[in-house]
Amino acid sequence: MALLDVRNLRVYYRTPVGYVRAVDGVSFEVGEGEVFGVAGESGCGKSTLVHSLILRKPPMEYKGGSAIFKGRDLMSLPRDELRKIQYSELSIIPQYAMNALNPTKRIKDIVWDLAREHGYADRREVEELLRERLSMVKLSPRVADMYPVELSGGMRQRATMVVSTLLNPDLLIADEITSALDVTTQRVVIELLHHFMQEGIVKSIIFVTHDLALLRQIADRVMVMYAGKVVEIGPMEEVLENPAHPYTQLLLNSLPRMGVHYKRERLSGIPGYPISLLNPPRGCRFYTRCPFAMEHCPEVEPKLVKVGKEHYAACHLLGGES
Ligand SMILES: Nc1ncnc2c1ncn2[C@@H]1O[C@H](COP(=O)(O)OP(=O)(O)OP(=O)(O)O)[C@@H](O)[C@H]1O
Repeated sequence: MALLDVRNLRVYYRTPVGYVRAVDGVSFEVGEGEVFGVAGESGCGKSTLVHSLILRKPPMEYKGGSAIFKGRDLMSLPRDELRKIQYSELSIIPQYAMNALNPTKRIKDIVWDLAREHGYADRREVEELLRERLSMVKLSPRVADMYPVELSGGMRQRATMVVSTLLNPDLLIADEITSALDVTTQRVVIELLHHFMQEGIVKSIIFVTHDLALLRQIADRVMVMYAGKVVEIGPMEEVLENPAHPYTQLLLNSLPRMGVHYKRERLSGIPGYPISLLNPPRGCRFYTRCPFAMEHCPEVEPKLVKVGKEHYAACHLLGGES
């Protein structure tokens, strides 16, 4: 059984001019021991998707579907139940991890507040665990006594990773945690996440990024989103080697390659802009930018069809059974 089973999830934002359909009928599963990648351009709904699993607050509104995590639907759990499982079963390293820690508290106080809220009673034991984990991420145990502002950006990032994983959550969500980092630090972060899995600190990871090249280094499977919908999902290597959806193909073509001189050979980006999620078309949401768009694309929604082993894509060009 999957650790997380999301079915037809719809999460919108209420605005004065209507609903922004940020996540609009998204389905996927995350298995135990799996690193599941969520990829797509800025604004496609990645952050909304993962944040809706943890905490929904206005203007974000749950509109339908389910997210079954360890047998419970996260969409119908009361807020205090959600709080209880946060950090201990389901945890997120937020997008701006460097600034996520309360600046007025020492790391050990932040951690103690959190542990106490989850029923831990022995402060010494918790602090010992904290120091152990700090060493694991190559930070001095003295960091426990410091305030977040005393740490460099990279150190704060690792401290946040320690805080998010201290209570051994089954599922860890990493939301664009590498985008503000240089390449070397990105690699360190990826290695740490691997290490957390190897050590059994976390069972599974959802890794959200716009960077497919980076995702290749960590993910087992990938889900590509466009304008609030899933356009392609499958094993990481298979999707990279045989991208089936025109959007995935263009996304891959827009990645810079080693050995190419871009003064001479132009980098092929994706033409046009994503559609407004306030009033999306009935059919395919990519049709305005798709080089292969056909007459019925704006009207008829393409279903996900099987294009390979555990590999699915949603495009009318692919035909087949849904
Ligand atoms: N508070 C909000 N109110 C209204 N619309 C919002 C709000 N937050 C996000 N959106 C819209 O929801 C859509 C999805 O945004 P989201 O942040 O989930 O995308 P993303 O893929 O994570 O992008 P990024 O990588 O830039 O964070 C976008 O159109 C965005 O403008």
